[in-house]
Amino acid sequence: MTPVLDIEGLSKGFTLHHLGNQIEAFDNISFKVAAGEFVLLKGANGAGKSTLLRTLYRSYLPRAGVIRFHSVHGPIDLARAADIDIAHLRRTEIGFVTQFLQARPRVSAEAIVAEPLRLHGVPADEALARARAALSTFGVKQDLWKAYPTTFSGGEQQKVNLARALILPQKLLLLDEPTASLDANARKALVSRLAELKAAGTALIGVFHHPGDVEILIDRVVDLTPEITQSEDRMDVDI
Ligand SMILES: Nc1ncnc2c1ncn2[C@@H]1O[C@H](COP(=O)(O)OP(=O)(O)OP(=O)(O)O)[C@@H](O)[C@H]1O
Repeated sequence: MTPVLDIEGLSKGFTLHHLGNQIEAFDNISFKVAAGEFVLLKGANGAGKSTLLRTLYRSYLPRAGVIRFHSVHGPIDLARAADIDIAHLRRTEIGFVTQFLQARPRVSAEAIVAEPLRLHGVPADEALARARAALSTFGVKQDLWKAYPTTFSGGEQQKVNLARALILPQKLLLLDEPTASLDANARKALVSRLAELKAAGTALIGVFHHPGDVEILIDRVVDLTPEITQSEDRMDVDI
């Protein structure tokens, strides 16, 4: 199996300055993810699932541990890499889907979705055609393609968000509750796009409010609940 991510002894805490103490988000987490693997993160509220995803994306720096990412340029420790390298990896190899679209004023839905393709060198016409196809797949009405998502409903914004985030295959894709606020058809479209990406070799790590949505994709479950943190074969776990 081609390795994508090796996480060793990863810990993260937050300092609450006004209380003068530390909150432990997660402690001493270790697991590996290979190309084409889907890892489900689970754990009680506050177990650290979102914080772990943000730490892997380097929105947060860990307190300790190694996040070895096998980039096309060679292995790199995301916990220690320079910001400029992280910015490059985010454009080219590591994707992050959250529940929230960063809609920009006066940028149309189709332009937002086409942008990653344009940055990747895809010609404007082709990028636009692929963006429209992706919007259609996720069920965004054609009337809205040229509109500005700042005024869209929560579910419509999330569909634009997903169309954009999943339009280019990445080596590593982090997913933080991407099905929140989606209707049944869009959830189905999401699962089928994730299956395509997995088959193409993307490594996926995700938190899902309803793991049953993605059950057919899950290879392993990592449980962040304190005391019983473990990685198990999916056949043995109750998700
Ligand atoms: N920016 C922050 N500053 C201080 N504490 C934080 C911060 N972000 C998260 N925490 C704390 O870290 C712990 C883990 O939070 P996190 O959001 O990662 O949990 P989660 O497993 O995703 O929870 P949920 O299932 O409720 O979404 C919580 O106790 C939370 O209060």
